[in-house]
Amino acid sequence: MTNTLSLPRSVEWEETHITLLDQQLLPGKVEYIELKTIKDVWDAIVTLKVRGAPAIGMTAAFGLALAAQQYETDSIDEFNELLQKDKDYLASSRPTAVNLFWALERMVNSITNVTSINEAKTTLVHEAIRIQVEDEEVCYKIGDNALSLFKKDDRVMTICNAGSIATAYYGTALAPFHLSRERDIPLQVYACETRPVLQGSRLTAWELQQSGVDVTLITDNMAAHTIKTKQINAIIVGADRIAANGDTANKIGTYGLALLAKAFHIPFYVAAPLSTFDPTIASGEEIPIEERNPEEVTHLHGQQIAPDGIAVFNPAFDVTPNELITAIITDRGILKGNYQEGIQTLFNN
Ligand SMILES: CSC[C@H]1O[C@H](OP(=O)(O)O)[C@H](O)[C@@H]1O
Repeated sequence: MTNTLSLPRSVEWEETHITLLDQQLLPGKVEYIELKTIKDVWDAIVTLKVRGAPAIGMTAAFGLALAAQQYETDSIDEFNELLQKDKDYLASSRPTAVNLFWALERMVNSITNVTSINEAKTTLVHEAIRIQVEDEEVCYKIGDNALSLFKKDDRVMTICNAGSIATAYYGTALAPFHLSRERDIPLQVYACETRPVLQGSRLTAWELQQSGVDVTLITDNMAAHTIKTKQINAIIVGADRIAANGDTANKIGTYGLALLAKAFHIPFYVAAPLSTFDPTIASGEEIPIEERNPEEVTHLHGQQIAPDGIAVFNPAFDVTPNELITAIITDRGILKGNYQEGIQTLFNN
C-alpha cells in the first residue's frame, strides 16, 4: 500500500496528549488542538470537533488510553473499575456510530490478561494505535473494492463526509475518489452540502479539493435535479451502524438519496469497515438515532435563520432499509443480495 497522497489526518497520539484536527473550523482554518484530559476528548466528540464513525472510535480509544496513564493505583481490580467508568463516560458522547462502542470494548478487552499496572497502561496505548493503523489499511481496501465499481469519467454523488478525516486515512465512501487520482481513473464527484452541520460543503468539498478530485458542491435539495440533468451514474455513502440484515444508519438525508437512486435506477452503495457493523441488532429499527441541538437548524455560524421559539426536529441520522442498497462495500469484499447471510459469513470467518 504505497501512500502517495497527502491527506489530512484527524487524530494523532502524542504520549502526553492527543493532537486533533478541529473539524468545526474547516474549511476556513486548518487548526490542530491538544486534548489533554478525557473531558477534552468527550467534548471534542460531542461538539463534532472530531466526527465520522471510525474517527470517533479511534479518538475515544486514545482518550481511554490517555486517561488510564493517570490512574494512581496498584490494584488491577481498581484499575479496571476506573477504566470501566471512563469507558462508560466516553460511550455517553454520541449514540449512533457503533464504532465508538466497538473501539471502547476492544480497549477494555485488550488488558484482560495483563499482570501489572504498567503493562496495562502500555497495552492500552498500543491497542489504540493498532486500531488506528488497522483502520487505515481497511480504508485502503474499501477504496480499492469501491473503485472496481466505477469506470473512467463516472459521475458519482455522495453526502456528508465519509472521508480521510472521518477515519484513520483515505476514508470509506471517499476512498475510491482519492485512489482514483493515483490510478488515473478520473471521476466527477457531486457532494451534497449536508445540512444542518454542512459536512459536505465544509469537509468533503475541501478534502477532495486537497487531493485534486473533480468535485462539485450542491445543496441537498438539488439532488434529484442533479441526478437527472448531470446523469449521475451512482451514489456512494458511508455508514454509522449497519444491522445484521444490512439496514444502514448514516447521515440524515441518506435515506432520501437511496429513494432517489431507486427512482432513477442507479446503484446506491454503502462503504464501511467491519467495525461499523452491529450484528447484535436484527434490523435498523433498533439503531438509536441521535437528535442534536435545535440551534444547529435555527442558526448558521451564529446567525439566526429561523424565528424565536420555532419547534425543531434535528435527527442527525436516518436508516436506509437494506432493500434500497445495491451493495455494501467492505474491506473484505462487496456484499450484494442477501445481506443477512453475507454479514453472517463475514463475522463467522
Ligand atoms: C466514515 S464516516 C461515517 C459517517 O459519520 C458521519 O456522521 P457525523 O459527521 O455526524 O459523525 C456521516 O454519517 C458519515 O457518513
